Amino acid sequence: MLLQGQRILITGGSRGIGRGAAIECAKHGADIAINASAPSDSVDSLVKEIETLGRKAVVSIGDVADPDSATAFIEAAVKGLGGVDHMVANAGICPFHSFLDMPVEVVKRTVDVNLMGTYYMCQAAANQMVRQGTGGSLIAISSISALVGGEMQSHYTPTKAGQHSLMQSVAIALGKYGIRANSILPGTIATDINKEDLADPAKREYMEGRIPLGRLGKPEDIGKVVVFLASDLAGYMTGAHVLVDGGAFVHLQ
Ligand SMILES: NC(=O)C1=CN([C@@H]2O[C@H](COP(=O)(O)OP(=O)(O)OC[C@H]3O[C@@H](n4cnc5c(N)ncnc54)[C@H](OP(=O)(O)O)[C@@H]3O)[C@@H](O)[C@H]2O)C=CC1
Ligand SMILES: C[C@H](O)[C@@H]1OC(=O)[C@H](O)[C@@H]1O
Repeated sequence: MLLQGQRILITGGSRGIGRGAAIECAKHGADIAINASAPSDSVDSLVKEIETLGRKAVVSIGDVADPDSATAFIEAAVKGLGGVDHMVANAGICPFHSFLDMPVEVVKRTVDVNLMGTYYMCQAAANQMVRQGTGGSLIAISSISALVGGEMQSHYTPTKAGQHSLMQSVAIALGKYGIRANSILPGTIATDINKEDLADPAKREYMEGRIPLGRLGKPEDIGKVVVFLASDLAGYMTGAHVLVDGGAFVHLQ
């Protein structure tokens, strides 16, 4: 048990990587607060799964692009769990689109959800941690896309680089409070975000062929690294990024 009694907040926890992180953290003894954009059966089943593991679960519904959702999420966690020890800024979107005809509203929405959502959530969580005076950590789910481009992702990859940069700056700002800030850079993880893109067998085969470990990632592959970064095992890590991609990044030829 690496996270016994820790209170971990996860945005976009209903599905995919956020859900995987919630379950891995609960398995390690953490109580979990989940932000989701809307109520759903998926959120309800996650709450049951966390409670079956013997941990508390709190849900806060809100759009991460709205700064008020961050305040509401912290209030819900303080009320339901008694405080905040870690924030996992995970909620994100990637509406694949070509560059030359990218609609302005798609760019703005992607930046608002992925980057601004991370900013508001981490700022609100850090203020609560400072009030508590007990330290803590921030973990941004950035991406391998912080380091490389994507033809249909000109609006998305800058948000992932931005999250990574944000963690570097807040690591400096928050070190004096004992608050660490790190980012995880997942490679290709099979979730709803890329279901349609990877439905093309040729694309899927190409992506799998680029991964030395021979398979796409699973949400729990990232959840386990969230556990590590939140735990005391990573107590001297801040401003760092951890690439979790099965080796895809280094596989040039
Ligand atoms: N899958 C991959 O290959 C990779 C993913 N990532 C990053 O991981 C993160 C999670 O993605 P993944 O699990 O794959 O995708 P999913 O589409 O499976 O899940 C996305 C999650 O984000 C939530 N979400 C989206 N928009 C909002 C919003 N405005 N407010 C609150 N919640 C929101 C969704 O909630 P709801 O169900 O309520 O809509 C959902 O829980 C993203 O930041 C993504 O960029 C990074 C690298 C690779
Ligand atoms: C959604 C994509 O499949 C996925 O998102 C990322 O951040 C990865 O780099 C992949 O492109």
